[in-house]
Amino acid sequence: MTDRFSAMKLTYGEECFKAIQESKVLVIGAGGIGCEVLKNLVLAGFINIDVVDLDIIDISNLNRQFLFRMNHVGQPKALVAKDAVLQYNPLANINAYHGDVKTQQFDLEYFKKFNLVLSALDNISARRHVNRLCLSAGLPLVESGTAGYLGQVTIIKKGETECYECHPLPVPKQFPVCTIRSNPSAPIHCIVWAKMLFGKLFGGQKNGGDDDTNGITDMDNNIISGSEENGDIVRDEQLLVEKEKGYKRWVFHKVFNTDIQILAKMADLWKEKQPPSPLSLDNILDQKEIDETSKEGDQLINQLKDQKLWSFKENVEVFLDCAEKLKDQSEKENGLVWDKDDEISLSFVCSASNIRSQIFNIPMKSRFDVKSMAGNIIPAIGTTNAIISGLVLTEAIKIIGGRFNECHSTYLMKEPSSRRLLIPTSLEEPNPKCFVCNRNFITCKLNTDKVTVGKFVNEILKKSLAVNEPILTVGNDLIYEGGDQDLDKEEIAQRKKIEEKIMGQYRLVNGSQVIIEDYNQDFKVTMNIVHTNEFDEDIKKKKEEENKDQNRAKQQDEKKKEEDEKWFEIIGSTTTPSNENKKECDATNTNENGMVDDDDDFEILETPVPESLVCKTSSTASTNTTTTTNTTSLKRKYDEEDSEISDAKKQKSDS
Ligand SMILES: Nc1ncnc2c1ncn2[C@@H]1O[C@H](COP(=O)(O)OP(=O)(O)OP(=O)(O)O)[C@@H](O)[C@H]1O
Ligand SMILES: [Zn+2]
Repeated sequence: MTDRFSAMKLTYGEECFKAIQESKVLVIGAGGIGCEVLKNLVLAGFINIDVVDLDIIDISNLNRQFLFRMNHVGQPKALVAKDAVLQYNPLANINAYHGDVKTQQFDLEYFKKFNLVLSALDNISARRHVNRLCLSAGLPLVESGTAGYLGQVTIIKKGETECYECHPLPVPKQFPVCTIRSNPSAPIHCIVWAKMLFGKLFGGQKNGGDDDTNGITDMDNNIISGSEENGDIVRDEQLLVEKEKGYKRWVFHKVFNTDIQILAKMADLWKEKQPPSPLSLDNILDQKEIDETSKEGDQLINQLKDQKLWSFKENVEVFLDCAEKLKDQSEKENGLVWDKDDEISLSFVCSASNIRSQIFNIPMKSRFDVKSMAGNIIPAIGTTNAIISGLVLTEAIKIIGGRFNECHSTYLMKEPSSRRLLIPTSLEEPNPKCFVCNRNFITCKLNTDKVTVGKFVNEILKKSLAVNEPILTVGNDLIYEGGDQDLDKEEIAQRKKIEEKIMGQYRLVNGSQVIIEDYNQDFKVTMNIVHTNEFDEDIKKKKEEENKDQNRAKQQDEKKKEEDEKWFEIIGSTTTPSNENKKECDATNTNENGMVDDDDDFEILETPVPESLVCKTSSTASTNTTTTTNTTSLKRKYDEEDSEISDAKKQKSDS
């Protein structure tokens, strides 16, 4: 007798089908790939499925995340996806969770319930977390991702294959900080600057809650040049006048007048081009056209079609309106995260970048252009997701059917190579030097007389090593506890005090061996601390050189710049060796909050991903940026006859 799964049984055999029905599968991410994967699993006969996704459905998801409809916009992806796939097989037992896989709810015990994990994520940080949990639980993990026409599926299994962190992860495409802050020459530089401004003004606690990065505090300062010591302070009294008139005028004056005055004073920058001219808001508002277009911001935003280039005055008007609205929203929500799909946030970045472009004689851009450049959108292609998800299912069935030795990584190319679009490669062995899957020792070189415990924890352990809730032990003493879960107020206050201490004054001295653990990730690594002054020397030298020929006004930027210098090095980490990517002193990328962040998946590419290259990618990259770095030869072991393919490069990239 035939049933709906008879084809499956015929193809894979009764035994394999039984294993499929008995297996428990965890799908992480219900976006572009996740929707396809869920549908494939249910149609193939998988019954026991958990799905986790932290997001709600956005209108922009509907073109490819086909389980979702217009009436689902605003609802949690995981829950809607569950209901949708139940229609394919109402007998399936699906648990859907609207949550972040990095939280304690999805701990090692939770992972251990499954036979297989399928990751359909879109960011490195969550992927690293899932990688660690799967290694700890001994669970096979199918990693997948797409970027435009490119895609990849690979399998990770403890002790048998390389893990997600065995090799260096993408280093984001960066722009020199000085170009962004002082000397933009292309629209993209102004867009990156505008995103940074968004983060500074409205990021609040979501910017890390660090007062140092709070642009509003900075803005209280009306000194535009000089120093107290030298007694040559120049003040911009107008800034205080504007402050009296309200927030939006104050912000406008600070970023488009005071700051521009500072830049204009840097003679060296303007030897070969026209210096920027500070803007006067009153002059702009007095212009006739403003009266003609004096509509409320909301109306204006709605009426102007995305593709229309706003006039300069329209940009100013939109900027003022959005600044006010975003400030209110930020206060209510304790900080905002920049979201290209949020009308007001996008309009703010678009208008701010256009105003800056005008100041520096750079062409302005439409909101449509800004949206794609701010996210360097590689359109997500439903077909790519479908192909990759099909491969995810194929690999899943091999694993569940006990044919792990037949698994391989597969790359989807844009152009056929020897009439093939799909390039299978055999799985790589684990990297013996990997600090994650081989628990190799690592060494951290930094100035222990200068760096605080807080900076060490936040920048090195959390950002660079992706340890979410670090617990530090030296000898037998627990010296720092990262997570907030079990701590009371007093303990949290105590921790804050510890974070303010200099490392060297708190057991983290030259020669200390510190054990770093994250119970949630079941992660453990031993780190040797090595004190060095070498990075300070580098920084000092650079400063001396710069000071020789640059105006003193530029010194105001020094503190910020110092943060971008290389100040530590990790030896032995396979993924994030140091903040070395900032070696050229002045490179930056911004996160979705607009803040500088080097462990982030949201980067801006000046040029698109070379299409001839195969990607080790993230999940769908429709709206986010994709970056490419770190190309390593893709050794084609599976099929040796094609020399073209063996030259192909694989890239780890994320969107
Ligand atoms: N830490 C996490 N925990 C749970 N789900 C996550 C986590 N990080 C990302 N995701 C989910 O992974 C999915 C990735 O899918 P996809 O790349 O299609 O993203 P998207 O946000 O739907 O689309 P786009 O970014 O193109 O607008 C998203 O639905 C996202 O919510
Ligand atoms: Zn590894």
